Amino acid sequence: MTQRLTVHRDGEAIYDIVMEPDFNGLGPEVEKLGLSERKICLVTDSNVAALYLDEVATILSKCCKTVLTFVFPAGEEHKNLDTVRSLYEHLILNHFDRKDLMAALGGGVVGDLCGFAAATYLRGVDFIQIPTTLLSQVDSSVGGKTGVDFDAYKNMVGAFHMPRLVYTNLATLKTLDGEQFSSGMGEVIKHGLIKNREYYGWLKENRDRILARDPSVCEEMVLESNRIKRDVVEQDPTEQGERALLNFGHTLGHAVEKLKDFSMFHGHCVGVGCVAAAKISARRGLISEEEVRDIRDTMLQFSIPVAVDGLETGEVIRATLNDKKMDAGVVKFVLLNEIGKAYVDRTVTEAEMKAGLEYIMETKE
Ligand SMILES: NC(=O)c1ccc[n+]([C@@H]2O[C@H](COP(=O)([O-])OP(=O)(O)OC[C@H]3O[C@@H](n4cnc5c(N)ncnc54)[C@H](O)[C@@H]3O)[C@@H](O)[C@H]2O)c1
Ligand SMILES: O=C(O)C(=O)C[C@@H](O)[C@H](O)[C@H](O)COP(=O)(O)O
Ligand SMILES: [Zn+2]
Repeated sequence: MTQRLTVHRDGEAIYDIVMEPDFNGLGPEVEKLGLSERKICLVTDSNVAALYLDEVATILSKCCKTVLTFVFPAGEEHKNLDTVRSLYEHLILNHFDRKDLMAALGGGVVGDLCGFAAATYLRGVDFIQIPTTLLSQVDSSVGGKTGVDFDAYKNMVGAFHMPRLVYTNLATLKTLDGEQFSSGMGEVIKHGLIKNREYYGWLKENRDRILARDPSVCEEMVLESNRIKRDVVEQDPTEQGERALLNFGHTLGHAVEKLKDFSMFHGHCVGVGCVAAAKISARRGLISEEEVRDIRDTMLQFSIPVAVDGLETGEVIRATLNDKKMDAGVVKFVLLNEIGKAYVDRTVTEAEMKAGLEYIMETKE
């Protein structure tokens, strides 16, 4: 069954998130937007190209004037300005103009990179998101945060640029390996923890069917996560306040991701970051130690690592203090008032960060 959510800005509908069981509805959605007369550049990575590029290019060639493709090597290490530069060159060589359309076919790396190129090429061209990982379907394709890493600084260069459409083919989840699926679950659990306690409970109750990738349960999960993210980004599209809640688990998580040279998947770093932030929340008496253990166990139930080895607390704190999470000299942290309610806190001390980090560095699976 088709599921559809609309994202608004200042009360005006700006794009739809469409969830389908295949790619067949993509052509009609592009036509409906009046984008089909354009040249389209399909951007993807080497893994996704082998799986889905031909099918998607064939579908789009039936409704778009010309379909160009740009394939870059898969992996976070290619989410950088070198790849963006190659993409700009490709667009220029192919006389891509301001009325043309870009499409990100792939996970969050493709979405962030293609979105950033679309935001900046010729001062901005339209783009659509066709997310194929769980992480990109539940989180990164929605909300228009685009960008790339710079000299090992995570997402250091970027822009807010809203897609014209998010088209999610839920069947692509079938080809994801287990680790990538569990990485996506890190962001899904984050959504429950920051905004919806019932959803968090539902995830625990439906664990077996989620892990079996039961199509109807996955559809319900992607839909609910999209609702949560949609509601946040509608309220605060450019992260002036509320949107920062989506950064729960990211303050320490991004530092771990960077110090591990991006060898740990983003959603797994978010998972350990959520456990550390929960521990800090418990030290302040906001949630109970039992709830921290429950969050940790839930991560484990979904094969998300809850312990990090090979790092020292001091270097993670230093990396955090050097990150863009700093705001006027203070670190912007997200804590839990309770499960399902998060808030931004600017008073987290180095001692508290150390305690949170010790919990994820000492406890073993
Ligand atoms: N913009 C945002 O709001 C936002 C939100 C969350 C994360 N992110 C970013 O997203 C990135 C992580 O995204 P990701 O986890 O999707 O990683 P990814 O894009 O690297 O994809 C993970 C791997 O899965 C492969 N893959 C993609 N789809 C597949 C499929 N259907 N079947 C088999 N393999 C497939 C990819 O080739 C890659 O090797 C990070 O860079 C993170 O910073 C951005
Ligand atoms: O959409 C957002 O806003 C988020 O923070 C979602 C995060 O899951 C995502 O990883 C985002 O890219 C982090 O943004 P950053 O500004 O902290 O780099
Ligand atoms: Zn994230």
